[in-house]
Amino acid sequence: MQPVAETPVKEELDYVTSCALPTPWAQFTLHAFVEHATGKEHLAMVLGDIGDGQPVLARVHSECLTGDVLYSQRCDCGAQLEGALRKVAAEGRGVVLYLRQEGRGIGLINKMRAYRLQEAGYDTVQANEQLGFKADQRDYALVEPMLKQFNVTSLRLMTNNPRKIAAMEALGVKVAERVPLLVNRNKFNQHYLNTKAAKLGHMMTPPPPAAEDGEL
Ligand SMILES: Nc1nc2c(ncn2[C@@H]2O[C@H](COP(=O)(O)OP(=O)(O)OP(=O)(O)O)[C@@H](O)[C@H]2O)c(=O)[nH]1
Ligand SMILES: [Zn+2]
Repeated sequence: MQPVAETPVKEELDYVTSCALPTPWAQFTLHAFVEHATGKEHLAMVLGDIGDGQPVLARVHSECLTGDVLYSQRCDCGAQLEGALRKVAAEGRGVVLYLRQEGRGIGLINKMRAYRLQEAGYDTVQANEQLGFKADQRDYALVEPMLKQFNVTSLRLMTNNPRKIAAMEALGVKVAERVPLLVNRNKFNQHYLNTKAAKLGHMMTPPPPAAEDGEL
């Protein structure tokens, strides 16, 4: 386990503690931060020596309880989280930040309301707007101080989202490389993934083939 000083890194959040976290793919170290404004617990799963100055394989994952925990097939979140952990494990080095901004920042209950609207014919963007939210309410400001805790300034970022890359660069976090993360296209999330590509700019064309077990 890497020694990490248990000291606050910036005003917006405190670094709190860490523990070993064995997963099916590797034994990560789980680090916890607490955001002052909300009390939310944001997490970093770290493997290997990421503070050596070289770009770090990384995922900046937004919480999706339904996809990450409850196996929902409405989105690709759970498969992306697993895919990212597998890739980090395969390289033996990297970090997965788990940010508690559920439902692109609108929360679980509102995401469920958005799903109901989607069942009535709205797409994922229209449903958010119908509820009075922007298509994407996320804020990545905590990423920079979280990475700073580990002396990480440059990422090989696993994402299909160009706005996430732009957000990192606006924070002063260098994205040395984009690593595509195309997983779990199924009959339930086809429309959702197509809308992400068409309206949110996700880099997912041409459509990836259905992922095989173990394929990332
Ligand atoms: N409001 C809303 N949020 C959703 C919906 N489906 C998934 N989410 C949330 O969207 C977030 C994941 O965002 P995505 O746009 O799928 O992916 P991304 O992280 O921006 O992009 P990638 O890095 O390529 O995965 C999580 O917080 C999910 O809870 C939906 O239909 N409505
Ligand atoms: Zn999801």
